[in-house]
Amino acid sequence: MDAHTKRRLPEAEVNGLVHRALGRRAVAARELGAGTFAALWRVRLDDGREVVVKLSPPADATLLAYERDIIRTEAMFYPLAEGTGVPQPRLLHACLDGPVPHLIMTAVEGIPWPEAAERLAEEESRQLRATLGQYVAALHRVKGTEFGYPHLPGMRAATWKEAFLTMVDGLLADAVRFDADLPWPAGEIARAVRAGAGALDEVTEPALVHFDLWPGNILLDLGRRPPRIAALIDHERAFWGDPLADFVSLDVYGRAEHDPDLLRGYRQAGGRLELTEGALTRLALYRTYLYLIMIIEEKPRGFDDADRHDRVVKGLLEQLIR
Ligand SMILES: Nc1ncnc2c1ncn2[C@@H]1O[C@H](COP(=O)(O)OP(=O)(O)OP(=O)(O)O)[C@@H](O)[C@H]1O
Repeated sequence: MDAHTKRRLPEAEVNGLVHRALGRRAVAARELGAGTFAALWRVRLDDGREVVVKLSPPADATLLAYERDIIRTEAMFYPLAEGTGVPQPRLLHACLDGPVPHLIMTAVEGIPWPEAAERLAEEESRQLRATLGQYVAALHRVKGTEFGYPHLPGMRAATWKEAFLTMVDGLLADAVRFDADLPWPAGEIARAVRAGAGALDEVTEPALVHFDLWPGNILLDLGRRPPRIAALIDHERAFWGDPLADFVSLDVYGRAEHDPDLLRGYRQAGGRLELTEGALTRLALYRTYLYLIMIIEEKPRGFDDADRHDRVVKGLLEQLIR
């Protein structure tokens, strides 16, 4: 699956970026196949280190509004998470301006959780879920001063309700622009979201929300027993908002807020989650938001329907806003 948003850059140019940034020559480089948005390269340096280069989409790529300059949020996330104890790649270099904005980070020795899942004993999976819960709670302790997307002044606000509604409206405008195949007209979705928006006022402090913590973005180290989480990666979709929103991305098709192991770790590390009526409404709003992204990004990325869980996502969205 090769998205239109992936920048095509010859190997020699990727190696040139690395050399200019780190002063080392590349002895081997290969593009990583995974990832559906950014182009990533794994590069071995002449001092033996391995790094990953993440390239922003080309300047003329067709993007959703919130994806513009999104590399800035990923660059911002690394230092914010640094003091939390959450494992992540080390950011070695961030070039946010110029013709090829990119990040260079350490390569993590680990495999994405879905590829590792079959090799885990049930008790190991449960312990890893609890540890993940602890890490998520640690991220949520990082607080901001405004709500919304760090990289987009137009999608930030002093209240969570205002920021979230602006984020939703941005997506719905994208849907109209790309003629996305929504299950309901955009105006009706906007009305349904506003009908539940009162619950957003319960959120008064902007927390760091990763919002892309599906298992593919969690790398596991199976080289030791018990296995451990080697890194959380792919921080670009983060925003300042309601910690509850991360429970949506943790299990896109399920209900992470009912996962006893995840919750045990989350609460042990000081995270608070109570499924009050307001919390359930907020979860439905965040699920709606995530499903909208999944439906609307299809066209600009150049995927065809069969590639993704289009119909499933539409069905889920319909259930939420019916
Ligand atoms: N620092 C790293 N070390 C090792 N592997 C990495 C690293 N960063 C990324 N990868 C690999 O590259 C893949 C894609 O990276 P990433 O998730 O950042 O890209 P993306 O295009 O933003 O993804 P998505 O499709 O989730 O938006 C990861 O699933 C992982 O396998």
